[in-house]
Amino acid sequence: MLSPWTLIAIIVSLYYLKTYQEIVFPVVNAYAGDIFRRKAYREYKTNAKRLIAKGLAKYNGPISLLVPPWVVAALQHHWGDSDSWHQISWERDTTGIISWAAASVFVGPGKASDPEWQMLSQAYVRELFSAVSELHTWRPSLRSVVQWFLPHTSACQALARKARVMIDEVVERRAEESHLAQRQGRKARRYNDVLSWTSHMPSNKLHLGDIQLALAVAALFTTSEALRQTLTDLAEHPELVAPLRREIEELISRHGLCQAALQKMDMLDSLMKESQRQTPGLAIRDTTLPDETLIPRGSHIMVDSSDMWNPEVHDYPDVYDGYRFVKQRHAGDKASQFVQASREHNTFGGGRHICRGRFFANAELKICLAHILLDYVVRLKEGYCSKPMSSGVYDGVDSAAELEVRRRSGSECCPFYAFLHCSPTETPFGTFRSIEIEMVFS
Ligand code: HEM
Repeated sequence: MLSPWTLIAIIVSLYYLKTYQEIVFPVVNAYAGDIFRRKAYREYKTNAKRLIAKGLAKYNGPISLLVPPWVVAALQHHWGDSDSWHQISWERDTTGIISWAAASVFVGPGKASDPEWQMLSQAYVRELFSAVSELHTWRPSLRSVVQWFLPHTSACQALARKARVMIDEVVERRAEESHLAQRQGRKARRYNDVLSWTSHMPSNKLHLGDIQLALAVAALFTTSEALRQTLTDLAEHPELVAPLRREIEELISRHGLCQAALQKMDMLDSLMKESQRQTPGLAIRDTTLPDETLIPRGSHIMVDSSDMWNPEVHDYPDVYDGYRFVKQRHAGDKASQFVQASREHNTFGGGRHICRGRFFANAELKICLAHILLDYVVRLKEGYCSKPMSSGVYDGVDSAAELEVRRRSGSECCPFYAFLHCSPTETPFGTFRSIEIEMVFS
């Protein structure tokens, strides 16, 4: 027989468990009486795809990303308003745009443009890549010890500690806002960003600051490199600019700058994929092959991306052809869109670990490039000849390109410019039009 105190303790614990599990997204695998969620777990293991589809259908979507206003603000901040030619800082003024846009979705509006957060998250990504190379010079058995002393690994640890403090402050501020709203009988502001989603995930055991840094690592360098390569190619192929502007202007005049318009930007999509083909990325990881070829533990393998330059796969592979993938798509090729990965085009990896952020990167890049094409003109400094940066068997984006930009003015401007800037969203830099982008999960 249970004592009254034990009964009270059970009821309080169940109540606590219930409130603790309240989350933003609708839980579709919740069943009455399934206290320990064993049935939910079974469903999750066997039916994840259907659950996601049902959850998204129930969610009072779309999942909105405040990317466009932040891109406008970031471009103004990094590229300026001057209609005279001026050189931008190649790394800082391209990563900065991607970083602001991504941060508006990851950490939310409050911190996205905070110079301290921007400095910290970008520095962490740089330090992390250097820390990986640094650790590779040590035997695997010693790495867990030397990580405390090496310059780049220690820098990562210091930045991660700072990130945790900064993110804790944001979470506390949001909690205070919510309590104040409750006390005043108002509805609390609901944040729609990764920080909010992850802070409402009961199963999450990671520090929210660590999640933010991990996202920055996955999203910043990769997408900034894609932007840099596309900008270089645009500067080298000015004949592509007019048809691209026509496509973008026509689509935003018809749909506004929304998901439907982005999906129909076939030429921009083709250009981005063609630019991706210029510098095939190579993934490194330890593995055992399914055909039982034994690769000793600890050895590095590289995924070969040379099919991107293979004449049996592409006509004239050495020629930059912005229309290449539009033509392939019209000829019925099912893997010619930017987000589609194939054995021949594996920049996003493939299989079980295929890049989860490619739809986001696709939308983010298209929004950035649409704004750049409509608002700016770009060119390489006279006499500068861009070439990929080679490091061993790896080809990367030219890390020293000298790109000059100027703002378009007067009659050069897009007649639908107002579409991009007319519906208000407040940012610390002024009020900009906010656009909702639906995320596609597949
Ligand atoms: C053009 C930009 C990008 C490129 C080229 C890229 C490339 C890649 C590659 C090669 C992988 C490894 C795939 C594999 O192991 O087979 C990967 C994984 C991943 N990417 Fe991306 N990525 C990009 C943007 C992003 C963005 C913006 C995000 C986040 C919003 C993101 C999140 C991830 C995640 C979470 C994984 C791990 C997936 C897993 O292991 O299941 N990526 N990415």
